[in-house]
Amino acid sequence: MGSATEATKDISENLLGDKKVTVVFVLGGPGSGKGTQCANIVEHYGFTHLSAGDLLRAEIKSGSENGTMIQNMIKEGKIVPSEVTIKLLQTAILENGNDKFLIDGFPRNEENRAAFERVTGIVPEFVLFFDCSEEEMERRLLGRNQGRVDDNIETIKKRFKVFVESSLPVVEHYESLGKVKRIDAAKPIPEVFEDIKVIFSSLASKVMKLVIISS
Ligand SMILES: Nc1ncnc2c1ncn2[C@@H]1O[C@H](COP(=O)(O)OP(=O)(O)O)[C@@H](O)[C@H]1O
Ligand SMILES: Nc1ccn([C@@H]2O[C@H](COP(=O)(O)OP(=O)(O)O)[C@@H](O)[C@H]2O)c(=O)n1
Ligand SMILES: [Mg+2]
Repeated sequence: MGSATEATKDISENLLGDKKVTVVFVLGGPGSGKGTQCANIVEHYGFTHLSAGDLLRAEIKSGSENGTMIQNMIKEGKIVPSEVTIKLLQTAILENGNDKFLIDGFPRNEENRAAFERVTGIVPEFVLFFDCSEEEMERRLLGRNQGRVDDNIETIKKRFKVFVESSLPVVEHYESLGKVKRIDAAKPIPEVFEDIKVIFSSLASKVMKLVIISS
């Protein structure tokens, strides 16, 4: 086991080996614009975008043994067991040469959050939270047109319920740690990105590496 330095003393043993990463969690309701703005952040600030939903959809397509279970959960707007999603995120982080990641749509409940911290030892630099009304999110989801099985009004209502009951408490947890940067996501796309730029530009000027202790 490596020795903890001043900068790493609160990072526990983890399954990432000695890879050092900076992680920003991107959270917000379905349709709040997370994926759209992550693409902008990648382009301007050199992060790699990992969307938990995209990873789960790719897992379905790959013909994995978990595919049917994941598909059913997404169709119902339910949250897939943490071990499945964390494994996908962990593999994506390890396979990527970058050390800066936007993790979009994760953690979506308390179990996601606690298990990820326990398994990877990663503590987010901050949480970018997209604040948007359900009315606006519903409008966007119904117009998204990506052929998703969950962008129908019945599943959307279930996803909103899960968001309020399971995902908002995660945001509140990070709020209590002073880690949430809240964005008014109801504005037009370029204006939302202007607000995001202020946050990432100040981040870029800080030393912000997380050092992971290897065993
Ligand atoms: N600020 C915005 N104003 C209007 N439409 C938006 C905005 N941001 C994203 N959209 C559109 O809304 C839909 C959902 O956006 P997306 O980025 O997929 O959200 P999320 O990943 O949070 O579900 C997409 O069709 C996208 O083009
Ligand atoms: N951490 C996560 C993220 C997504 N998911 C599943 O994937 C679905 C789509 O997630 P997404 O992040 O692509 O959805 P949007 O918020 O981008 O619309 C969710 O409704 C869940 O069913 C999950 O189970 N666990
Ligand atoms: Mg998305």
